[in-house]
Amino acid sequence: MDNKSPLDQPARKTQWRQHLIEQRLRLGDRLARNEALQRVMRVWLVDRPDTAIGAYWPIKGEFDPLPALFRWQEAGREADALGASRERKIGLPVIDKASKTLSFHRWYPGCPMEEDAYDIPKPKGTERIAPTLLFVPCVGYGPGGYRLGYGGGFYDRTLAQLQPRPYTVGLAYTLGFLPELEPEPHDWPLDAILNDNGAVWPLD
Ligand SMILES: Nc1nc2c(c(=O)[nH]1)N(C=O)[C@@H](CNc1ccc(C(=O)N[C@@H](CCC(=O)O)C(=O)O)cc1)CN2
Ligand SMILES: Nc1ncnc2c1ncn2[C@@H]1O[C@H](COP(=O)(O)OP(=O)(O)OP(=O)(O)O)[C@@H](O)[C@H]1O
Repeated sequence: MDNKSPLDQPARKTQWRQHLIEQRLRLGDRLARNEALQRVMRVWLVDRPDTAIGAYWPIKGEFDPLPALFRWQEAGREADALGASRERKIGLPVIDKASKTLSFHRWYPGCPMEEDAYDIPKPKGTERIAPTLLFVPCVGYGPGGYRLGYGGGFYDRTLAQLQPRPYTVGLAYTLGFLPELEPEPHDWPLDAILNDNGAVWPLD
């Protein structure tokens, strides 16, 4: 038998997850990479028309998208003073246990929080919002805009149901690139992927 006996895709995903989360937690130059990705996000957002954006509260060494989003929200307030755009809202995921999908609820700095079933802080008692753009945390990402998450399938299930479908943007560190990641039938490709080097999907 071939001693490189191929693991099936779900088994490889489990190995990649474990390896990438460990590497991410040990990331030596996190501060510099964080700053680079915050900048990439802010520049990328300038051309977007959205007024409601969904993001996430970082866990397990994930990149923190909230400082850049808070600045995006404040920049909207300045435009408002000049009589321009509408209020900008940021939402964080709340798990619906029965359907195993996510809804997005309003968050602002200092917002009252409580822990969800995975001990991730979620907004407590704030309004539900309908994001037109979702920043999606990636453990890894592959060719074609495919994403590796923690294996709960929450984003895939949520995106299969949301009408209209929001624009999805993966956020990852460069180290998360998996050239051999192959989509499974339930996987949705992301519309864009940003990492600490810039916008890396779609290819131009
Ligand atoms: N920051 C953040 N918030 C998020 C997500 C995310 O990926 N990142 N989610 C995106 O979906 C949802 C939560 N999904 C999660 C799914 C699994 C695990 C987790 O820790 N799983 C176990 C393994 C469970 C198993 O294999 O059965 C683990 O990794 O130890 C955590 C969050 C909503 N909030
Ligand atoms: N649209 C869907 N309907 C029903 N089940 C789904 C759907 N999408 C995904 N799943 C289930 O979720 C499981 C986990 O999927 P996958 O390994 O792609 O998770 P992930 O995208 O890495 O995790 P997460 O989104 O939680 O970060 C799959 O085995 C699949 O059975």
